[in-house]
Amino acid sequence: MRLGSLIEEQDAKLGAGASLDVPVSGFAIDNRKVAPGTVFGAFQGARMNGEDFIPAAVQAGAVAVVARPEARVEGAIHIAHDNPRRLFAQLAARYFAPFPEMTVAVTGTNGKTSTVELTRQLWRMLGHHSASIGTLGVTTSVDQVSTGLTTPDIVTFLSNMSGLKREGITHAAFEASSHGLAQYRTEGLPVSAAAFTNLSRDHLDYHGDMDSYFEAKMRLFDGVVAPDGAAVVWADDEWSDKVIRRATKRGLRVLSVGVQGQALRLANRTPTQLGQTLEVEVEGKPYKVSLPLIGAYQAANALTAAALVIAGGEDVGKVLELLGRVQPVRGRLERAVITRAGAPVYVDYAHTPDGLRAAIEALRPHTKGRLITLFGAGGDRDAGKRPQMGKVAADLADHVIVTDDNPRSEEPSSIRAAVMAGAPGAEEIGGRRAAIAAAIAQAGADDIVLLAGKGHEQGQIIGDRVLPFDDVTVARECAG
Ligand SMILES: CC(=O)N[C@H]1[C@@H](OP(=O)(O)OP(=O)(O)OC[C@H]2O[C@@H](n3ccc(=O)[nH]c3=O)[C@H](O)[C@@H]2O)O[C@H](CO)[C@@H](O)[C@@H]1O[C@H](C)C(=O)N[C@@H](C)C(=O)N[C@H](CCC(=O)O)C(=O)O
Ligand SMILES: Nc1ncnc2c1ncn2[C@@H]1O[C@H](COP(=O)(O)OP(=O)(O)OP(=O)(O)O)[C@@H](O)[C@H]1O
Ligand SMILES: N[C@H](CCC[C@H](N)C(=O)O)C(=O)O
Ligand SMILES: [Mg+2]
Repeated sequence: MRLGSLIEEQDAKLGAGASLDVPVSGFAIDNRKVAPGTVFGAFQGARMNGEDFIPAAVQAGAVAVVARPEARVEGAIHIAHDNPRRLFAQLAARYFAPFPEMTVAVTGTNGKTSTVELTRQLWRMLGHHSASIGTLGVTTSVDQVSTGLTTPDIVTFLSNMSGLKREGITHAAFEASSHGLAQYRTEGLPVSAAAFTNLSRDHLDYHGDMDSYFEAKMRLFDGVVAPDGAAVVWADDEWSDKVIRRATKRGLRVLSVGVQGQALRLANRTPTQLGQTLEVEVEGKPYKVSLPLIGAYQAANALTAAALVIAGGEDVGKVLELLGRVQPVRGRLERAVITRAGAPVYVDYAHTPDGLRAAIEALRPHTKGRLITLFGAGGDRDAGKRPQMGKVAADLADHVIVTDDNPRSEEPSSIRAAVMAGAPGAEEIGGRRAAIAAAIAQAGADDIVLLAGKGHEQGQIIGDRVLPFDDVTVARECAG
C-alpha cells in the first residue's frame, strides 16, 4: 500500500515537496516497533513525549511521522496535525480495513466486560460469527488471547479487528475504556452502536475529576459511534440523562434501558435460586426473561447487551429468549467452590466502590447467615477510591477482610491502611492467600464468602513482577 492512498489532501499539513508515493508496511506508536516502511505516531503521553523518539523511529526506517506541527521531523515525511492521535487512527484504519461489518462499543465505569461478553454470546446464538475485545482479551467462540489492556493501543486494536475479519468474524463488540477514549485508541472504524452502562468513581488519578472522566467517556457518543448509529443507555444511573441528551444532540437513535428505560423497560425483577426472572416491556409488549445469572448488576448488563443486539436489527422476542441461555462471565460473581462447612465462595471483579456495592447487593438475597467480604485496592491507581471501598464494605457486609489486590509499585500496608480508614471493624490480613484462607476458615454453613477485586486475573502484580495468582484456584485450594 502507498502512503498516497491512505492520506487525503484535507487530512493534514505536509512538508513542502513531500512525495506520498512511498510504500507503507505498517503503523507503530512505539519506536521500538518501527520497521522499514512504518508510519510512526509520535504522541505526548502521561509519562513520556513520543516526539523524543522521532529520530530513533526514522533511524529504524519510519517513512512518515504523524505528529503535532511543532514537532521536529527530519528524514521522513512530517504529517502534521494538532490532534495527531486522531489523524493517526484515521490513517491506520484505512490501512487495516476491512473490519467486521457490525461493530459495537461499550463504555462505563463498571459492566463493560460483562456487556461485551454477553453481546458476543447473543450474536453467536443467533448464528453470527462473533468476537469481543476487552479486559478478557480478544475472545471468539474458539479462542481467547490477552492484550494486557482493556482497550488495546490503536495499532493492536485495528490490527486485531482486521485479523478478526480475515478469520470470518462479522460481529464484534469492544470495551471503550476512558483511557482508551481519551487517547483515541478505538477510532477510525465504523461503529454502529455504543452503550453506556454507568459512571462512578474510578481513575481520578488520570482524569482529575468526575466531570473530566465523564467527558472522556462522551467521546464515544460524540465522535466514535457513526453519526447514523444508535446509543444504548442504561437509564437508571445518575449520569444517564446527560448521556441521553448528548446522544440526542448528535442525532443518534437512543435506546434507553432499565427501570426508567423507554426502549427496554425493566418492569420487575425477582431473584430465583440460580438466577432471576425479569419482566421486560418493549413497545408496550411484555416479555418474561429467565436469566441464569444472579444480581441486579448482571440483569443490567444482560439487558444492555440485548439492546445492542436489538439495535442491530435482531428480533426482540428472540433476543430476550436467548438471554435464558447465556453462560456466566468469567470472574463476575463466579462460584469458585463450596467450603467443607457448606458456604459458597464467590469471586467477583468489583474494584470500585460502586462495583463492590453491586456485588454485595447481588449476593445479599442469597445469604441466610453472614456475608463475609474480602478485598483490597490496586496500587498505582486512583487512591481516593480506597476509603470509599472500605466504607461500602463496612456498611453492607457482615464481616470485612481487607487484604492486598495488585500492589504494583506501592507499599501494600499503606494501601491496606487507606482502605481500613473507611472500614471500621474490618479485619486486616496482608497476603491475599492467607486472607482467603482465613475467610474460608471462618465461614459457617449459612454464610457466603465474596472475594472481590481480581475476578478473572491470573497474576498478582507486586513491584514489577507478576506472580501467578487466581482467586478461584486459591479458594479451591483453601477449601480443599
Ligand atoms: C496511563 C495510560 O493509559 N498509559 C498508556 C498509554 O500511555 P501514554 O500515551 O500516556 O504513553 P507514555 O508511556 O507517556 O508514552 C508516550 C508515547 O511514547 C511512546 N514511546 C514510549 C517509550 C519508548 O521507548 N518509545 C516510545 O515510542 C509510547 O508508545 C507513547 O505513544 O499508552 C501506552 C502505549 O499504548 C500504554 O502502554 C499505557 O498503558 C499503561 C501501561 C497502563 O497501565 N494503562 C492503564 C492505566 C490503562 O490504559 N487502563 C485502561 C482502563 C482500565 C479499565 O478500567 O478498564 C485500559 O484500557 O486498560
Ligand atoms: N452494571 C453494573 N453496575 C454496577 N456494578 C457493576 C456492573 N457491572 C459490573 N459491575 C461490577 O464491576 C465489576 C467489573 O465488571 P466488568 O468487568 O464487567 O466491568 P468493566 O467495566 O469491564 O471493568 P474494567 O474497568 O476493569 O474493564 C463486576 O465484577 C461487578 O462487581
Ligand atoms: N482495568 C482496571 C482493573 C483493576 C483491577 C484491580 N485488580 C486492580 O489491579 O486495581 C484498572 O487497571 O484500573
Ligand atoms: Mg473490563
